[in-house]
Amino acid sequence: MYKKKVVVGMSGGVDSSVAAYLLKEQGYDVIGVTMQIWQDDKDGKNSDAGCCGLSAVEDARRVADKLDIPYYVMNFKDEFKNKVIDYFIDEYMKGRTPNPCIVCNRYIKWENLLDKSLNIGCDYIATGHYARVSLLPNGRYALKVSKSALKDQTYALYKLTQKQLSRTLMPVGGYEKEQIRQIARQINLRTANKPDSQEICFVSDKNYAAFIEENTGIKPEEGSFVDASGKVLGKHRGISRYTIGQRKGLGIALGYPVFVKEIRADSNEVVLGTDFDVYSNSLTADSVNWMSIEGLKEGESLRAKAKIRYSHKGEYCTVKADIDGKISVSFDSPVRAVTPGQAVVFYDEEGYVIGGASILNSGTERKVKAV
Ligand SMILES: Nc1ncnc2c1ncn2[C@@H]1O[C@H](COP(=O)(O)OP(=O)(O)OP(=O)(O)O)[C@@H](O)[C@H]1O
Repeated sequence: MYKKKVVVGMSGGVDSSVAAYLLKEQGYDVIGVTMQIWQDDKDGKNSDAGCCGLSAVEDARRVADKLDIPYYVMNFKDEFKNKVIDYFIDEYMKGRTPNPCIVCNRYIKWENLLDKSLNIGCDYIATGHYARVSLLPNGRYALKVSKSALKDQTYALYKLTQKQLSRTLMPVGGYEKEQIRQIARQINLRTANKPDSQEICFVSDKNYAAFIEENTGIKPEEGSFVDASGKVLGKHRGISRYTIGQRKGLGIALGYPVFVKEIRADSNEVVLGTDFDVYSNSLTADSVNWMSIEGLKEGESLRAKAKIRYSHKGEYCTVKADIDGKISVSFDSPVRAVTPGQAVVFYDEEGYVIGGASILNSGTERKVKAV
């Protein structure tokens, strides 16, 4: 009998290890692949960095051996550099805060790995992401939030296309994280107790300004901290060191707490304000990817719950289609730190991803802050 073939992206962590195991149990012909996407090995100092360093490959290989599945390491470093690193640096230089995982998911994990997998005769690719793939009655594929209340990764996957989703399996999305660890322990996988991967896999110390300097040779340029009226409050150390809503590490004392309200790349200014000032009622976004619906016509609107960052609990809103493929979002209650460059992702009442977009700006008018 023909067994459907699936390539499982193995990062050397517990989730993808168990994903491979579950699919094998379900009767798939499973092939494990680790993508080498970034290794800062110019001087060898970081050869174990990120999700695809030497120990990650070793862990994935040993798990594949144990599960008795073929295993390969594939080199996607050029693709990753061109699509993810360049975008990451470019966004920071524009005063925006990028989300490289979203871009990596869409273009590296799916576009490159899926295409390669289909070319070698596979039917699907699978990952250890906490999300569920569903085919809806309207004929569209959509992601649904994971079963685990503790971990849901749909936010970082909103950019996947219909074709990509139709070829995707995410077997751990139907489990709690602890259940996945238990399965790993039961079958004695060496990855059972490995901690979750860090936020951005290619920058180990969260020092994005240093990363940009190392990779471009461009030093962060000092500029002015200003208030909303343009009054200079002090000196900042380069816009790539800041993000909206940030309080820590500003290096300025005004006698009251101040937060980053806006980053102006053109004038190299960082606008500071009070906590109240970083709340907004609305935002505009572009580069929309619709998932559970085909789309909105200009002027049409819909109700949704929106997440404006990975860790946001979500806020109800009305989404309206504007001209030029942009959308505007009005929140029922003000949200904190709308951040250009991050994604806004919309969910329906059942937890299906309606779609998402890249945030351009927060709105200016503000209602009274929610308490
Ligand atoms: N370098 C890689 N090669 C192949 N697949 C990868 C790689 N990095 C991530 N993935 C896939 O993407 C999924 C989500 O990656 P993420 O970095 O969020 O890891 P995670 O949630 O800690 O999962 P894991 O426990 O499997 O590392 C992984 O489960 C894996 O299937």
